[in-house]
Amino acid sequence: MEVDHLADERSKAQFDVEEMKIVWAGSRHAFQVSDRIARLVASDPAFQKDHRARLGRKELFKNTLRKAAYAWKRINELRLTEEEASRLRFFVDEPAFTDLHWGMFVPAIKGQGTEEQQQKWLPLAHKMQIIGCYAQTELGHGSNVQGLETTATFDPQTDEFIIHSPTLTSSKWWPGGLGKVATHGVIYARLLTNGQEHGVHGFIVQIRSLDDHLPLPGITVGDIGIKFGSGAYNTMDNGVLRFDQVRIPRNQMLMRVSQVTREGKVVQSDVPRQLVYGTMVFVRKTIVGDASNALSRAVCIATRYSAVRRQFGSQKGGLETQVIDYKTQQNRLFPLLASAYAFRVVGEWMEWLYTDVTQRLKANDFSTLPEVHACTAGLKSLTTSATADGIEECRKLCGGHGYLHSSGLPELFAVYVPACTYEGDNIVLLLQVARFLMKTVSQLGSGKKAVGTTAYMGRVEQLMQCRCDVQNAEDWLKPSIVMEAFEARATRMSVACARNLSKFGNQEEGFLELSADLVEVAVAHCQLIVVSKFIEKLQQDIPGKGVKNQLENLCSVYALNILHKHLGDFLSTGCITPMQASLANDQLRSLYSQVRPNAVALVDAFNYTDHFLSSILGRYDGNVYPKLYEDAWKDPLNDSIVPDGFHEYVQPILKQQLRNAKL
Ligand SMILES: CCCCCCCCCCCCCCCCCC(=O)SCCNC(=O)CCNC(=O)[C@H](O)C(C)(C)COP(=O)(O)OP(=O)(O)OC[C@H]1O[C@@H](n2cnc3c(N)ncnc32)[C@H](O)[C@@H]1OP(=O)(O)O
Ligand SMILES: Cc1cc2nc3c(=O)[nH]c(=O)nc-3n(C[C@H](O)[C@H](O)[C@H](O)COP(=O)(O)OP(=O)(O)OC[C@H]3O[C@@H](n4cnc5c(N)ncnc54)[C@H](O)[C@@H]3O)c2cc1C
Repeated sequence: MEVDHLADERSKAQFDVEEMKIVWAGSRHAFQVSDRIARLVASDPAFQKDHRARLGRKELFKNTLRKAAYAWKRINELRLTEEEASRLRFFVDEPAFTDLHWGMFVPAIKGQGTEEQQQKWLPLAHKMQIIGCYAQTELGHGSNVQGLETTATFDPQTDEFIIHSPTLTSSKWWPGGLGKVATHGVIYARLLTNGQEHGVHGFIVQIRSLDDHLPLPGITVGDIGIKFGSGAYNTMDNGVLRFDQVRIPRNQMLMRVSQVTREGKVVQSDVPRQLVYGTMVFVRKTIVGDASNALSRAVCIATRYSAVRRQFGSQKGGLETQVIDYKTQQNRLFPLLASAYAFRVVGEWMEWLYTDVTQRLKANDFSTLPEVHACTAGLKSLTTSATADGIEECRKLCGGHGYLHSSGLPELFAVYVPACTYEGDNIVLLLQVARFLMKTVSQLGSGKKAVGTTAYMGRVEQLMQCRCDVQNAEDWLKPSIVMEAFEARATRMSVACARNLSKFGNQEEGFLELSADLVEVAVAHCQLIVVSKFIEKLQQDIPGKGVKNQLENLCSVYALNILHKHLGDFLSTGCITPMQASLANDQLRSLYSQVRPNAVALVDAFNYTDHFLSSILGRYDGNVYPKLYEDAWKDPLNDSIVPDGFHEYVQPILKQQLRNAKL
């Protein structure tokens, strides 16, 4: 019979775990779909993944192709809905060309193609009769999209565009799926017609033959090589691509934003030019939701293991202390647990925000686009940085065993960490947020209303002067007090930066000089968004015994931990006093004690299967030591007692030493 080594921990929970699972999933329906698909994947040996790190690149990649093909077969056989298919790909848990096909190629056509173009290309893509990638970044430019060098020159004689890579640095470099699989790509290039330049646009370009998969004439394409970490993201074929005067029909330029006529005239439609960047907004909001997946996974492993692991403190031969009971362990682990929940909530809100902006765009209302861009860019940056750091912290929280591949943490880190770079370098994105904030501050006096997530700045006068009302530690549990402190901090930092900026004759020069401060302003604003969305969520009716109470605790842990980590901001702007800061710390400690008995149940609520977690330390049953011991013997090095190479390389040294000793 299987023993649950964490049963005692689970029995301590003060809330209804099944109801929390529904909160985590977003709805009862979402929970049921996720649960069913997770089990389906976990029970199918074709989706086994624990041998990945032992495969060479070629074998690893072929294995990914096999899994992706098998997943596609199951999706069709079982007639899975779009939602179910996307959950299946998620639980298969292996980066693949399909991520870019479904996650960027299809959305780029949907967002930037005309109705006619969508009707032509989307059915082919949906049936995977073509496989697409998103080829924007080049060897020389990634962040600076306007600096891309690939050209698309209109030839009025043949009614075609000529796609060309004029320099080495114009080679497309990084696009996932491009290296070995994609047949098509949305390629970003500078549009040139009648000798004039019209900025960067997207073009659908066929890369490989649909018959023999060979590159089409004029195209050089391949994989860019091994990336960070063994296994990990190397299942993805990030690619390099060069064009030598490749011709495509005029109607393959994505023409929702601008059209090129038969005569080569560029006509702007009434949608803003920024929509060319629309796919990035879509993916950034998806990445925010995904941060909570990755962080919760690491936290689940670290929490369960911290409850299993014991060190020191044995009294009279009794059990040693569970490491989760050390306050230092709690102080590092519980804010990450709280962040996982916070990012879940903000990810959910982001889905709403994206649906809202999509509907508005359809109705030609572009008013919220700048704010949505700032939110997606800022929260992508905040959540991915915190998650990447959080996964590494979880590895350390698991001590030495966390460094073993079988802990699940090294691979998770290696796969996750590029999220801080792809879809926009996190610093570059925070600077976009800062620009938006500086613009908002500069317009405050002009009567233009601050809206959405910047609405608080409308109360600038009050927020510049308010004094924090905290008199005892429990006051820090009041949402209004926390909100005011965060709003005052973000406002005061924004206003101070705007004042400093105004001292520069040249705004751009000032922006460059003050960019480190501006990044901090953007972080303060984004942290406020997360805190405020968590607090808003708690104003809803949340059913289930004790569920709301747990979420309230986590929300307070999230906010007070940020306050502690960024105390310099809060104190230097005079938002709180040193005494109030110390009371916040007292409250945080007391919250840790309240989270402690619920910790294992709070990670059980993520409902992860052992297959998905892929971690001996995070096993549901906590049976860590026998499984670690068993796993060690499976390593290929242990296939033979004396390793290959010993007789060749080590024995001669030993023999030499022996001879020397005898001499
Ligand atoms: C993919 C799979 C998903 C599946 C789901 C699973 C989830 C997990 C994901 C796992 C797999 C992920 C695979 C990896 C995918 C990575 C793909 C990539 O990296 S692809 C490559 C990603 N590459 C990058 O991310 C590159 C990053 N760089 C950039 O985005 C831009 O070059 C820039 C924004 C930094 C500057 O732009 P620039 O034009 O030079 O500069 P200005 O500052 O002058 O801005 C002008 C005006 O435009 C405005 N505006 C700007 N952006 C937007 C927007 N998006 N919208 C609206 N507006 C926007 C801006 O506010 C301003 O407005 P205003 O003030 O005039 O009113
Ligand atoms: C795993 C992975 C997958 C990817 N997939 C794709 C894909 O499918 N399609 C695609 O088109 N691209 C893809 N990319 C490319 C990715 O989008 C870019 O790498 C990313 O946008 C960063 O751009 P960069 O490489 O030019 O960084 P750089 O801009 O060169 O960054 C280097 C450093 O310069 C700093 N910096 C740059 N500009 C500024 C500034 N204005 N102010 C201050 N600091 C600055 C950055 O903060 C960073 O520290 C992928 C990248 C990775 C790692």
